Amino acid sequence: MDTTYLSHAIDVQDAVVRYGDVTALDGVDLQVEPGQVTALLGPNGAGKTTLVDCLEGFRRPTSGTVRVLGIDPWRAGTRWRDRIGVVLQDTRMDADLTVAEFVAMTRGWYADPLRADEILSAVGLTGLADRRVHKLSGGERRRLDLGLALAGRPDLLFLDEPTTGLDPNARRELWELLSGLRSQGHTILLTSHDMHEVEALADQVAVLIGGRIRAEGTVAQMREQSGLPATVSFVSSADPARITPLGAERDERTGRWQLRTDDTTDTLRRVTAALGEDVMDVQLRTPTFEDVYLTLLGRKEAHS
Ligand SMILES: Nc1ncnc2c1ncn2[C@@H]1O[C@H](COP(=O)(O)OP(=O)(O)OP(=O)(O)O)[C@@H](O)[C@H]1O
Repeated sequence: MDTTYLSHAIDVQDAVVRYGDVTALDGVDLQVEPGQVTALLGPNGAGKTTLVDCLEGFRRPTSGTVRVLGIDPWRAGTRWRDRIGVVLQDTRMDADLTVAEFVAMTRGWYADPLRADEILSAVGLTGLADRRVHKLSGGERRRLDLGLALAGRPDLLFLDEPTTGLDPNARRELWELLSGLRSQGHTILLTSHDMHEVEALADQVAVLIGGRIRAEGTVAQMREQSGLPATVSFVSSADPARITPLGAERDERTGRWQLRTDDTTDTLRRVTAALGEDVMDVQLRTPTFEDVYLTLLGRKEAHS
């Protein structure tokens, strides 16, 4: 793998993009380390596509600096482009070609591509080399997209919502494939609206809201920073007068008692000490990353 970029694989400083009156990026700072999977999140219209377009060299920022693999993408030449792999959400392919023909055509664009069999086996399509592209399933198509993006041995991969529209099985298969690429040292920047995907794949998360990065860190750090409590719930036939002083509330729909807490061990101890054996079906729910993300969006919108 080429390591001519020494520190950041992606380094964006104070990037601004204006479309007439619309400020799509409003001073973005973002650093991505080599060998990591970074997820770029944000609600619709937050500026993700605009930022990724700048990183891929398709758009020039109004001001600020963008460096990808140490180079300004807007001025970069074909040698730089060969080091970048891009998987768009909806690639247009001439559907009359077979998988093998597509792979051969794509290999032709690069000076030192992977062998065709390496590409097919990397994405689990070896058995489908002779199938016409229009006969592939959605999951197989996405795997082909990924294989084509790998053809030029890229140092950096951009994935736009890689598993949108896939069934749960195909989605998991693609996650496994992407985890494998990460362990081989590929640097990946992905956009996603799927928080399970982000949890499964991302080393780092950057949240873009209103054209600015408003939160960054690992999933664990962001969960910690959110301060969202866990919920302990249980069933009990004890007199409510013994339960409500614990701070528990009854969910009228399920009949379960619920307690929000930062310290689940202490809460469970207090509940069992107060109610003895009259505590059944205890369940513990920790906040999901989706809860964390939605809370973050709510807070930022409330303050913007
Ligand atoms: N070519 C353009 N001309 C004018 N405004 C634009 C243009 N492209 C994007 N915008 C605006 O810039 C803002 C950011 O758009 P962008 O497509 O980058 O967001 P996004 O985060 O990718 O959204 P989504 O998740 O919906 O794809 C939006 O307000 C959008 O309407």
